[in-house]
Amino acid sequence: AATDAEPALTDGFQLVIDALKLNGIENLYVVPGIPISDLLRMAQGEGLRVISFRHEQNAGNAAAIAGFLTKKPGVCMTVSAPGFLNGLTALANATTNCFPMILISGSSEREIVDLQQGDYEEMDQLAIAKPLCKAAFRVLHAQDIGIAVARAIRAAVSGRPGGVYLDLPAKLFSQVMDAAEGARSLVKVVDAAPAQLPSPDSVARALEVLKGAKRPLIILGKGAAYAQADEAVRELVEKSGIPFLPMSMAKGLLPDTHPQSAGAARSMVLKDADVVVLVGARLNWLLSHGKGKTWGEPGSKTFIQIDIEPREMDSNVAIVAPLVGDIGSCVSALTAGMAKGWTPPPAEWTGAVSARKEANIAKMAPKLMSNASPMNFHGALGALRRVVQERPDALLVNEGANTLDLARGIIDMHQPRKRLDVGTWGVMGIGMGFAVAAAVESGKPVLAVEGDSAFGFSGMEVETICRYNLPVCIVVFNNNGIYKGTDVNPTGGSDPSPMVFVPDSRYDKMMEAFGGAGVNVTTPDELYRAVSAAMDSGRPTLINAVIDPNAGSESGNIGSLNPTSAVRKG
Ligand SMILES: Cc1ncc(Cc2csc(CCOP(=O)(O)OP(=O)(O)O)c2C)c(N)n1
Ligand SMILES: [Mg+2]
Repeated sequence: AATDAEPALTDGFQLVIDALKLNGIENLYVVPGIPISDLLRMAQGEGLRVISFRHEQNAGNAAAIAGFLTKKPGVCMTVSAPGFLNGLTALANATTNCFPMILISGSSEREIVDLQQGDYEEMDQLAIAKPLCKAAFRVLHAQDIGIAVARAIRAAVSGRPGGVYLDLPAKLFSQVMDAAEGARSLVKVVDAAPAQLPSPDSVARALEVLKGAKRPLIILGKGAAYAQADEAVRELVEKSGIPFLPMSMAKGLLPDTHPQSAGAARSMVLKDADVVVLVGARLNWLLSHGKGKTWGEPGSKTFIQIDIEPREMDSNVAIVAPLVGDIGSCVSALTAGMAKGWTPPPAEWTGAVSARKEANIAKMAPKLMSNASPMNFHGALGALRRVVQERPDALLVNEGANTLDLARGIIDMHQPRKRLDVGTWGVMGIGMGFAVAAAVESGKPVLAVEGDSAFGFSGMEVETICRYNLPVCIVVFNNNGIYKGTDVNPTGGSDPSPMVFVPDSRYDKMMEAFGGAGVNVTTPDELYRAVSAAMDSGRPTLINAVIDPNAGSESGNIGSLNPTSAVRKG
């Protein structure tokens, strides 16, 4: 505090907190420890919500999905070296998925690290983080904290969003400076993610191509969901009359029950479409790189691509009409260009898509009514499909193999940004971090549908969920193993197959250990009632859903990615 003789002082601790608050950061997803424990206490004392996890990977995943949901960078804070390393998977996954997050880690002193003299948790963290994220910065002087936080925020959300690393050596926090000077050093970021309009020529070119289409298709990627340009996307789809196919985390942008949804006719529309409009969707492995039998006859496709990253164009196949800019600006420009002289796609095409969709839905329907006990995936997912239909506000977190691949097609989504899953990498372990942040950021109920192996990666966070009393209902699809629970040890030895877990385990007891509700269910009807009651209660709940270990398949729907031995038989 100031006295007549001495000016008021501030320090690194305070400047980090002031810089984050000045830029609208409200929540920190952390694991405390040296050198950030006091920083976190002060942050909490200044009104930031500090959510403390049991492992930094889960804190990082929480920050990443907070970024996806809010378009503000989610902030994860960790200790140095091992804590920093634990956060890296989430930082890299955020960058791969274009989620804006900032990993802030304490670090050891430069002069000791650079001479490799063995500091506490010594590691050159900045050098290690750089290849794994979109941008990485280190701050050595308190007066640079304001500009560093501003740079990290802008790097995380501008252009294609991604992960940013901010390295804060321990000595920085206790550096003192004049308070007035400190206040002047802070930077409030202006227009962190500016609109980027497409060139009129690129819009005209795209419209020309689209007007010539006989069997057009719009593919909505999670970039289209992230953009929060929901009305503009809906207008493009409905004004154009073109069928649309949502990628997993774009489901719900328009309801999966929308008449133009082609979700249930995915194979047909990818094979038969002639002009494909990619909206915030990349032609990566999830879309078979835009080539091969998934896409019908070679050369039978013409691609129009909307993406904020110009280098995404031609990544896998030629893009004849690239539209570079933010999704909202590009989609609005396209729709505006259709105002006059646009003819909806031929009824022959839209009719064929609807017919195929209805046929596939009719074929699936009886499977979803299965009341088998122990349950199979379809019967269990049929019950959860009903819950989500009745509770469109709830957020759905989903990971596993069969549990993921089958849920993606069976559980319809009805609102944008409600389905949060393994994304581009297909990474296991996002479940509980995503569930915590979804509840914290939205205040809405969360349903986490987890394979039993997938749940195991972050399961200790059930204590975190209880500690903050979050409205999270976890359903563990317990089929006793990775993919299935029937694998055997080929030697017949006493060790179980590496793919098989303790049989008939009860994950619900884990939640009870921390004061949450635990339920064991063996039929779809019991599952429906238990989930409904859990979501009405708003109480942390874990439901152990017993699934037939014989149900399902290796690796869900992507078994073909597994390499096989040509020399070893059987
Ligand atoms: C970080 C990481 N480590 C391993 C793997 C490989 C994997 C993909 S899916 C999966 C779990 C499948 O078993 P689960 O019980 O969850 O699902 P189900 O089919 O319903 O039985 C693993 C281990 C991935 N993707 N990420
Ligand atoms: Mg399993």
